[in-house]
Amino acid sequence: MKLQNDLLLRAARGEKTKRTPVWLMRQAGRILPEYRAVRESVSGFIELAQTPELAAEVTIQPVDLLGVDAAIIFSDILVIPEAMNLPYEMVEKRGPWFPKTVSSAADLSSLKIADGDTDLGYVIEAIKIAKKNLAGRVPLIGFAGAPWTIFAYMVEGSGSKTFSKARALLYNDAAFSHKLLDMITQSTINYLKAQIRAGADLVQIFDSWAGILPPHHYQEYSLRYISAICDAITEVPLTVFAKGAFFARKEMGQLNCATIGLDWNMGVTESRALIGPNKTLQGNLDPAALYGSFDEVRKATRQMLDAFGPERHIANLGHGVYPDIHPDKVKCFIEEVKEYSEKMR
Ligand SMILES: Cc1c2[nH]c(c1CCC(=O)O)Cc1[nH]c(c(CCC(=O)O)c1C)Cc1[nH]c(c(CCC(=O)O)c1C)Cc1[nH]c(c(C)c1CCC(=O)O)C2
Repeated sequence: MKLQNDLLLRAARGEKTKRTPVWLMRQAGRILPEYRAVRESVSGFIELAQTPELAAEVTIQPVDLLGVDAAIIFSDILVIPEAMNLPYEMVEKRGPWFPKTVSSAADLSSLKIADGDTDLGYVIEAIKIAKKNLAGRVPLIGFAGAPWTIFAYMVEGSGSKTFSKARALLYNDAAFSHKLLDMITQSTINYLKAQIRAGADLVQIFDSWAGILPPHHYQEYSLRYISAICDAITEVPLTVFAKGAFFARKEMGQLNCATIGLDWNMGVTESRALIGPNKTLQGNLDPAALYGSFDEVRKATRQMLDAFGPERHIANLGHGVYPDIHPDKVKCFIEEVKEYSEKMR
C-alpha cells in the first residue's frame, strides 16, 4: 500500500519535504485517556502488549487523536529478554522486574538466540494488523532496545540509578559480557528483520542507558553492537537514539544509519558539526517544556525548529513524553511544528 504521508521517510532519506515531520517517543500509551481505557480492559501492560488487536489499536490512537506523522508499534524493549528465555514482569507504578537475572555461565547457557517470527509472533501480528488498519495514512515505526540497554536490564533485573551489577560485569568479565551482548545483538537483528517483513517502514534503536557508560566502555560494549545492527539492517531507514551519549556523537556520525536522535542536552549546532551533513537528526525539545503554557510550548517549538533548520530534521522530544503531560500540550507542539516548519521553507 502506497503511503499517503511519507514525510518521515523522506526526511530520514535526506529528501526535501514540504514541512518537518513530527512524532513523539512514547506517544503510544501513558498520556491518552483512550489508552488508559484499553489498558484497564486487560490485566496489565503485558497482556495488552501480547494481544495483537489491542496493541494495534493503541498504536493507531496517537495518529487519530494527536495528528502525528508516524505510528510506533505498541510493545516494549524488554520483549527481547523474554524471547531469549528471561521473562519480565511489569510492576504497577514501579516498572519492569525480572524474577531471574543473568550472572553465571549456567544462566548464559539457559538463554537462546530469539527468532523474530516465532518467539515474538505477537508483536509481528500486531504490526501486520496496525499496517492494515493504518491503510497507508502514515508510516509505522518498529523498534528494539540497544544491546547495552537490554544487557543492563538482564543483568540488573530491574531499573536502577547506577546499574551497578551490569557495570561491574563489564569490568570483571569482559568475555562473558561480550557473549551475552552478542546473543542479544543476534536476537535483535532477527527481531528487527521480522518487524520489517511484517511492514515496519523505519526502525529505531533505543539506547536509554548509554549515558551511564564512560566513553571507552561505550565504544566497546555498546556502539560496536549498534554498529553491527546498522550494518545488518539494509531494508529500511534506521534511527539510533542513545540518551546521554553526547561524548560519542562523532562516532555515531560514522554509523551505517539514516538518522541520529538527540536528547535535549545535546546542542543542535554542535551535534550537526560532530555528526556531519549526511545524517538526519531527530529531536530534541526538552520533554519538560510541555509543562509550560501554550504560548511557551509554541515558542520553545519554534526555537527548536530554527536551530535545526528545514532540512534533514524529524521533530520529536529529547526523550519520551512524560506521563503527566496534558494531551492538549502535545497537540500544541505538533500543530506548531506543522505550521511553523512549512513557513520556514
Ligand atoms: C527503557 C525503555 C523501556 N521501554 C522502552 C524504553 C526505551 C525508551 C525510553 O528510554 O523511555 C520503550 C518503549 N516502551 C513502550 C513503548 C511503546 C511505543 C511508544 O509509545 O513509544 C516503547 C518504544 C511502552 C511502555 N512501556 C511501559 C509502559 C507503561 C506500562 C503501563 O501501561 O503500565 C508503556 C506504555 C513500561 C516500561 N518499560 C520500560 C520501563 C522503564 C517502564 C516503566 C516506566 C515507564 O512507563 O516508562 C523499559
